[in-house]
Amino acid sequence: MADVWQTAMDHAVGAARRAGQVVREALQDDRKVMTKSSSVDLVTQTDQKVEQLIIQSVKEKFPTHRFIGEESVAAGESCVLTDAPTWIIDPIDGTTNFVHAFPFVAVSIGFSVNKQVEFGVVFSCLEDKMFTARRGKGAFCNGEPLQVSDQEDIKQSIIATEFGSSRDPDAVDRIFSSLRNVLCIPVHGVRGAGTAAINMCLVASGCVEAYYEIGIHVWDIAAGSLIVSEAGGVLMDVDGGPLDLMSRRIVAANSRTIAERIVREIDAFGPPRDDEPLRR
Ligand SMILES: O=P(O)(O)O[C@H]1[C@H](O)[C@@H](O)[C@H](O)[C@@H](O)[C@@H]1O
Ligand SMILES: [Mg+2]
Ligand SMILES: [Mg+2]
Repeated sequence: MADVWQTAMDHAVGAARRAGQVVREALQDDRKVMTKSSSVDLVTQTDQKVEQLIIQSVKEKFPTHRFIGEESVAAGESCVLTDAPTWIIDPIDGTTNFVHAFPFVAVSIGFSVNKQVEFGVVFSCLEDKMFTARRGKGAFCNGEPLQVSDQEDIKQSIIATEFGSSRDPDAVDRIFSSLRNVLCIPVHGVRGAGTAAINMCLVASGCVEAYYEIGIHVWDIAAGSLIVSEAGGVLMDVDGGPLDLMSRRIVAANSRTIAERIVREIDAFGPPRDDEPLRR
């Protein structure tokens, strides 16, 4: 049976690769840095340019489709996930890395229909790694199949997480409390690439056993969530419930055992949801 979304996925891969070229070229220039929700929540003209390039290219081929783009939402667009075919775009995941030329920067494009992610594309621009997944058809890196780690013992595991962009003392206290709890399980190590999307691709690649974070947005995780699940991984909320793409909370792991063990250590809190009307 023909895959109705394959053409869209092929377009997403091409758009991500072209966007990655823009990112790499921009690394050679001075990057004008602006801020959003806090003095450490960075954005550049390249983030905005790349998002518009992707959106315009999609609109030409799929004029009825909808968009949730990180920088469009920052500029006032709504952030509501409907049943309509929707492109969920993070033009640069790892903007802080991009500003500092720290070499983990991704373009993340998720695509949902009926609120279910149908494909995910994460292009790690500086590694030249194209991670892709189509629902029910596996996950790949540059065309090679991906499989999560088979490690079932968390004490033999590496866990990825990020400190995020909030510097609210209460939120930071809870982030560090969770980090301490996880580290002292004990685990072999804690790592962070500086980008949710690449952290999730590391889970899908079997390089780390799990990634968790509170404070991310739907555009950070939509593509990566399918790449993890199609690589055999498990997704859930930090309270052990089902993953809610708009909740700003995620655990992505190689197995339910590891995911649930991490949930036990997380000092969970709930930032304002992505689709909360008064979120701006
Ligand atoms: O780089 P962006 O797209 O802003 O996303 C990152 C976010 O800014 C950080 O706060 C999170 O910790 C990362 O996981 C996101 O990738
Ligand atoms: Mg991001
Ligand atoms: Mg971004």
